[in-house]
Amino acid sequence: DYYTAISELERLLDVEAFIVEKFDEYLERAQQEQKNLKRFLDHIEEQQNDRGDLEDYFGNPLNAFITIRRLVHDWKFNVFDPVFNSSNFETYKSTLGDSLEKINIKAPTQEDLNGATRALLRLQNVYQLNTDHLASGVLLPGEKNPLNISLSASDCFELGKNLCQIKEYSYGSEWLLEARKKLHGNPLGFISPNVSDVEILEHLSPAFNGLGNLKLAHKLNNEILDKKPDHEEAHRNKLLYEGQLAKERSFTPRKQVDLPHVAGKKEPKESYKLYTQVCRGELHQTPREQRNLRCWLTHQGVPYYRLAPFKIEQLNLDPYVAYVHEVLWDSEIDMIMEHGKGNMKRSMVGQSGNSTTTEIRTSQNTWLWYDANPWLAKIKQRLEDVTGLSTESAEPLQLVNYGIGGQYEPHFDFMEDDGQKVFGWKGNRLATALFYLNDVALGGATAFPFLRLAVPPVKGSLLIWYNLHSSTHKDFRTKHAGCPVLQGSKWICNEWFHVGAQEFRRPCGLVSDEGKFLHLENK
Ligand SMILES: O=C(O)CCC(=O)C(=O)O
Ligand SMILES: [Fe+2]
Repeated sequence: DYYTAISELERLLDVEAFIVEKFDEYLERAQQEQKNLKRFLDHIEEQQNDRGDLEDYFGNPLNAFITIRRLVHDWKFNVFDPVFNSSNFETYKSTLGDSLEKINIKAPTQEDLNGATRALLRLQNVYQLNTDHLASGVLLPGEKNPLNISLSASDCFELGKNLCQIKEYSYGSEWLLEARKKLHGNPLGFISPNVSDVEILEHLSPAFNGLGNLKLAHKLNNEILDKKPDHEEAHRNKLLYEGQLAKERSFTPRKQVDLPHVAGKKEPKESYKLYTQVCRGELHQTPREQRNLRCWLTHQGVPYYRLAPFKIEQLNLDPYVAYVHEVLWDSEIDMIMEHGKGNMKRSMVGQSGNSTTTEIRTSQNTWLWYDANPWLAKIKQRLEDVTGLSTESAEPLQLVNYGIGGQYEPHFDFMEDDGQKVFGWKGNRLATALFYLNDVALGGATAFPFLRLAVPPVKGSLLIWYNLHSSTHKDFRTKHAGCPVLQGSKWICNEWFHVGAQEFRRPCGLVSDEGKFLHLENK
């Protein structure tokens, strides 16, 4: 997929640049060919004009020869061959075809376009973005549009149409209205395929019907008929709308219509609502709650770190969540990305065997095994030093890149079955260590909805938390998520420490925490 990782889109741009280059070459070649042709024709024309009296002209035997030769050779060489069996031009075309074929890239599909539509919808929903701001390329009000992107009428139309197809009539109609605005402001859309007012109305009218605004749907449907009196579907809809309107007039009071995004859709979980609020920054810890949080430098008893101590910033005490700043060198980040970039695959959710791709997690990832990548040894040692945990039972490093509006909805990192099935003696995921490999321009925080905590990515920093209580029972307060990326790309690296092999590093507590915070399990 192209919409689930920014790295994929980058590849697409590289390919596009290559295609532009190839066709530029082709065009240059074609233009050269045309120039030659034109030069020849002009030359002939000139000669014909200069010929004067024909008898005089052919009286000179040289002219006769020149004319005949011209007709035998020059026309063939300069015009007929290049145009009709233009061998070099054809060869050129076929080498162009070959080199395009060699790129062997899958073109983005309608599914990619739908994925990108859903991503924009998610961003609008989570960050409450205005359609008209977005349509003019502004992500957040007050923020200048740095890239000067602006969507065309066809872009807005495509979004609106796709949204209506998935019954998101509310945002869908807004995008279709934007398309109309743009169309009327600039009727001659260039380059992108044009869209007509009637096409927009064909989707806008049913969208308003879907929203329960029958009168407006009827009015817009009539506009279609004004423009295209023989529009069959509009005639059918006209009958339908008029029938419904007549029925409504006879039944008063009118029935309350449910908005489609409320009707027919599951009420989101409480943690999802909290997640969006935390991502927006509406929900956060109070200063009173934060007053016991500390920052400090520590060497964790490792002599080397007396010189270059770890920089700890506590973010939550119970359950424990903390940043460790400046733990990765830029060169290490580059190495990780270099090794992983070529192998990214769409991220899955669920346990191996029945895992699938879903909109819950829109990213791509790959795994970096320590055995296969000895250069990772230093990072592995650092992870042990900073956490005090053993990596004997740890998973390989997981490199993740989020795509357009990429997110990971609230989830637990631990397995339902205590990890026995997949991880055997290693047991469940005790702690998560998450490296941020870049800064994200807007959005992309790691959110803990029950802790009212949003942790923004900081390049080179590590985020650590315990998923299990000290008795190794699940701590349901650790539900967490990756907020949608609003602007920029987001690269992270996950390390999961397991329960096994920590007997002497983090001995279990003696009291069972089994029932603690059980009420959060399914929230
Ligand atoms: O992207 C994030 O910030 C969170 C990622 C995460 O929770 C995971 O990969 O399990
Ligand atoms: Fe997670």
